[in-house]
Amino acid sequence: MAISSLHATTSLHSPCTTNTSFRQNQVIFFTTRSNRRGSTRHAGARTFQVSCSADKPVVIGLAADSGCGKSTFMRRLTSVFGGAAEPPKGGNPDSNTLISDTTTVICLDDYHSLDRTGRKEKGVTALDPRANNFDLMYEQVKAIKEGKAIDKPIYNHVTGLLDPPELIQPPKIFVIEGLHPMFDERVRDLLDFSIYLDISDEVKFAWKIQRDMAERGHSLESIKASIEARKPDFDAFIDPQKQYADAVIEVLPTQLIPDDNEGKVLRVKLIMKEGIKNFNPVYLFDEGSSITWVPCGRKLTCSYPGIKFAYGPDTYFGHEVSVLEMDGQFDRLDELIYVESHLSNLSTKFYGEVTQQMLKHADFPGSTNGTGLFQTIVGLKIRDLYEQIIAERAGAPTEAAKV
Ligand SMILES: Nc1ncnc2c1ncn2[C@@H]1O[C@H](COP(=O)(O)OP(=O)(O)OP(=O)(O)O)[C@@H](O)[C@H]1O
Ligand SMILES: O=C(CO)[C@H](O)[C@H](O)COP(=O)(O)O
Repeated sequence: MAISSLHATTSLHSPCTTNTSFRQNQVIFFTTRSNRRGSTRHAGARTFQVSCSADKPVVIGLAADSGCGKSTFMRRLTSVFGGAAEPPKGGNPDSNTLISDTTTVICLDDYHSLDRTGRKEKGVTALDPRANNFDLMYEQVKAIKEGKAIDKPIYNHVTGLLDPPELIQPPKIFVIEGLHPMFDERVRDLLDFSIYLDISDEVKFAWKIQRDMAERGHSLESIKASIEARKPDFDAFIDPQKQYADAVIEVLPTQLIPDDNEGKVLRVKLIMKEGIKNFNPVYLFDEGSSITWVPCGRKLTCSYPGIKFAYGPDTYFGHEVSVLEMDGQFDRLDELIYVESHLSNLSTKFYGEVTQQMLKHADFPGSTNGTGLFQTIVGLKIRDLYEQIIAERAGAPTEAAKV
């Protein structure tokens, strides 16, 4: 692998406030420019920077298989912080990065070390660790966490090639989303909070058909074949990451309709680890009790098959967890306030904030069921976690921490 270009840049990118001192950051990176087809194109980035200790990014990991709702979740998360998320201005139009005032979301597909042809030639899928550069991923996430800018590669999903890198500045909240945020122990240890979207095979299949047939013109056979081809690697490399997640959103077929095979009504579980710093699990009615609740009646309109909530303690991969579950779907989103008023530890800033967020994005997939509700709740918990970390660094307790 020949290094054909070695260059250095000097930058003054710092998230420091005026009362913190910083020294000039120096970034030196190198790229390889070997044949783009089927070969590794970028070798890595070396960052030699010194930055201030204040306002370093909080790093969040979001893992899921492709087509399992990561983008939708990210849109909900960035909306909680306010402002729209957009690709880097004036950059590669096929960039996978989304930047808003507070958050920068990068897609870990950008750390594919083999492009589409390369994977085909070697007979590996994108889920296989051999198709990904974990050393570079670790180096760059670490650099961002230390407040340093990085030159991150871009995997172009349109061409299937690795494009020239893009400059990423350290944001307040840095989200790494994709197939492997918790796979490599070094990367995992850098995460301040991690989420896994666990979509059952039946539901994944229904969503894939809906998107890839309706929107991308794929045939039913090709969708089935692609899911089957990915399954062994998914089971080996992606699924095991859920044991490390601080919160898991598990999406299953409904239990309210016997033998349902339509996959439209969903049973969704929010599995929240106990004992995670700056994260207090949400609860229904009474913390630590086991409860089932059918809210349908005078205050919540429910058509067939109705709605059922459940809450209680459990264990998950040997960890103590609290599990909140919702089966069924809402008829009227404005009535969600009734459900919200029975949930506690939501980390909202005002009464009704969950309902407001859900109404704001009523057109997003999953808005009438537990996927949208729990994604919104996790978004609020991440905002709270961020605020607590920042307050801790500044040495002052937050309102939430005081209560
Ligand atoms: N909560 C949901 N309810 C119903 N359908 C959903 C839900 N979330 C996602 N989908 C379906 O899955 C598709 C993919 O969602 P999204 O783009 O958010 O996933 P992704 O993980 O970012 O996908 P990719 O990695 O392929 O870009 C949507 O277009 C929609 O059809
Ligand atoms: O699992 C995936 C994550 O998004 C993709 O399939 C992988 O990134 C390869 O992308 P493409 O199919 O565009 O070559």
